[in-house]
Amino acid sequence: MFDLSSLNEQQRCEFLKHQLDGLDEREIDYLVKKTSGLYFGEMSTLRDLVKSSGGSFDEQLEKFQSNRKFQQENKLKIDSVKWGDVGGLGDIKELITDTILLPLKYPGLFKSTESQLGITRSGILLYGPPGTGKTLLAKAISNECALNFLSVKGPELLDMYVGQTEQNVRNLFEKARLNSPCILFFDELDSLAPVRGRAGDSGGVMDRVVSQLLTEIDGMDKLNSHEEISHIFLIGATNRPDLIDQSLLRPGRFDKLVYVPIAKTFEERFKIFDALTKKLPIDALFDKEEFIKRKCPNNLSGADFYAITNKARQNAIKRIISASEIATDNQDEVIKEEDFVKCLEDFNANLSDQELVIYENYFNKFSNKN
Ligand SMILES: Nc1ncnc2c1ncn2[C@@H]1O[C@H](COP(=O)(O)OP(=O)(O)OP(=O)(O)O)[C@@H](O)[C@H]1O
Repeated sequence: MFDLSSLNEQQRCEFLKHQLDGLDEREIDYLVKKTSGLYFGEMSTLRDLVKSSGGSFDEQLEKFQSNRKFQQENKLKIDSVKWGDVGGLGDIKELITDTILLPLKYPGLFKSTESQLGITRSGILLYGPPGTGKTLLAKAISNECALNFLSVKGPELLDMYVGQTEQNVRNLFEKARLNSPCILFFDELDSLAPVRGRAGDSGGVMDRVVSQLLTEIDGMDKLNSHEEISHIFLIGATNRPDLIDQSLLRPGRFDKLVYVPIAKTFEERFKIFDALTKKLPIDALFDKEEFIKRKCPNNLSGADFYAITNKARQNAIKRIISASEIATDNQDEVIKEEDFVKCLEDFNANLSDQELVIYENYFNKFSNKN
């Protein structure tokens, strides 16, 4: 009866009349208008939700549509990063998984405020030099644990209108509650939550934002507007943890501080390079280990390896085109060692050796303090 395109007005009317009991004409009219653009499958999902979890069709529809909008607005969700795409960082992956999975498995034992057992639910603050995979880790954990992923970059929430930034923070947490279980990822947390009293903005906007954030984080366990318990997991990322208002690092907030360093050993560098290249068509003669050991400098970050890999692909394409090597069976369309080596000719790592030492000293001091 229905095809796979979205249902027209009459089809939606038929559906509502026949698939749901107890709706009068006025309600049907109203719902027909509100369901514009929905597919048969989506209408069926809504019907099943009403039947299984109660509530009215209208309530379930509102939730469904906010979920749909959320998925569209937060595109990070659709790039499905897996643990295998994150090279190295084994200890960190384990720690993050435990921090997120245990409260999901044993929700009663974890609360954002201290429970009787003294266990508090933790938020994670990933800190370290740029390009070391902090964002990548957060995306991967949301996929691995099948959680929604809501990401905000510090300045995105800021608004010039009085009170609007605080409202944006409130909306963000309500959105997270509605899409629970969910990871709420704050990139560049330092720019959203700087130490209070120092921001230098005349109206004290940043101070109010920090206060609003604290209120929302402490109230994370409250029910959402559909009276459901929510599971929100906080992950923040920053290059400057010292600039973040310290109250945000207290128990139940971003209290698990995790340093994400630049790879120090050959093995770690190899794992990153391998994760980035394993799905690419690479010449079987290319020896990745030799390339990392003999050709690559030791100060490369994951983002540097990503840039090298991308450049090598471009080099391969140029080489193939200029040599008119485009073979119909595309046997020769592979990235060769020379394509990688060529990238390094004029490649500058994101951080020089000196900058790396400065970063390391600074992070060591920060880690010792905490
Ligand atoms: N450990 C890694 N394994 C595989 N790829 C990595 C790794 N680290 C970084 N990358 C690559 O570098 C890109 C940038 O990394 P990402 O954005 O996660 O770094 P970041 O630490 O969040 O940086 P910033 O502090 O500048 O925001 C990733 O999209 C990925 O392609």
